[in-house]
Amino acid sequence: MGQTLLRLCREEGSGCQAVAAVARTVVNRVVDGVPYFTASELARVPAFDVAIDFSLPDGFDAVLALCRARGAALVSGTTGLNAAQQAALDAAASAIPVVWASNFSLGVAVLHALVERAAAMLPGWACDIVEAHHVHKRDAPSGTALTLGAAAQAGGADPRYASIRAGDIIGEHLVQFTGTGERIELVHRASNRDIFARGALHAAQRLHGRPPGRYRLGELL
Ligand SMILES: NC(=O)C1=CN([C@@H]2O[C@H](COP(=O)(O)OP(=O)(O)OC[C@H]3O[C@@H](n4cnc5c(N)ncnc54)[C@H](OP(=O)(O)O)[C@@H]3O)[C@@H](O)[C@H]2O)C=CC1
Ligand SMILES: O=C(O)C1=N[C@H](C(=O)O)C[C@H](O)C1
Repeated sequence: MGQTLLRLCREEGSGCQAVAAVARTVVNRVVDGVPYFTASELARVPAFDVAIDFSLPDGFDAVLALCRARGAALVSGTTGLNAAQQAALDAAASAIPVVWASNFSLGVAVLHALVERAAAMLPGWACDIVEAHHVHKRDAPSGTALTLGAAAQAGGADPRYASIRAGDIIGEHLVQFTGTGERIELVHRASNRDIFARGALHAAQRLHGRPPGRYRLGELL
C-alpha cells in the first residue's frame, strides 16, 4: 500500500506531495526524491500535514505518537488494531483530526449501508461473512469483514466469519443472508489496490485543516 500511495502521489494533479516514507527496514535512503525513515528515526521526519498509515499493528503506535507530537492529521487503514490502539485513536482525536477505516474503497462504504439494511429487514436469517485475501495478509478475519459484521449486528444479525488466504487475491467480501428456501448474497470484489490508496489520499485532503476529532470515512468521501 505504501508503494501504491507514493506512486499515486507522483501522478500529475494528485494534489498531494509525499515528504517522507516510513518502513521497518530502509535500504535506500532516498527513492524518487522521497526520504525514507525507520520507526526509530521519526524525530527526523520533515514537517508534514497528514500522515497516511498502512502498516501493521506494531507500526501504528509510533505514527500516532508522531502525529500528536507534530499536531498533524492521521489517516489510518491499518487493520488488526487492538482495543487499546483504537482507544488511543479516540484519545488522540481530542488533539488532532483522525480517520481510521478498515477499507477505503467507495464500494465497501456502500456495502456497509446495504448490509445493515438487509440485516434489519431479515430478522431470523443466518448471516455469514466470507472474506478472501492474498497469502501475505496477516490478520483474519479481515478488518473489513469485522466492520461489515458490526454493520450486520447494528441491523440485528449475529454474523459468523470465514477467511480464505490464497494466491494474490486483492480482497473479496461476501455477506450472505440465508433464510429457509432462499438466500441473498452481497459481494464486493477489489481487483486493484489503487482504490484503497485513492480513497486514503482523498480522505487526507478532506481531513487536512479540520478541527481535532475522530471522523468517519463517510463524512470525508
Ligand atoms: N483500509 C484499507 O483500505 C486497507 C488496509 N490495508 C491494511 O494496511 C496494512 C498494510 O497492508 P500491506 O501494504 O498489504 O502490508 P505490507 O506488509 O506490504 O506493508 C506494511 C508496511 O508497513 C511497514 N511496517 C510494518 N511494521 C512496521 C513497524 N513496526 N515500523 C515501521 N514500519 C512498519 C512495512 O515496512 P517494511 O517494508 O520495511 O517491512 C511495510 O512498508 C494492513 O494492516 C492491511 O490490512 C491494506 C489495504 C487496504
Ligand atoms: O490486507 C489487505 O490487503 C486488505 N486489508 C483490508 C482489510 O483487512 O479489510 C482491506 C482490503 O480488503 C485489503
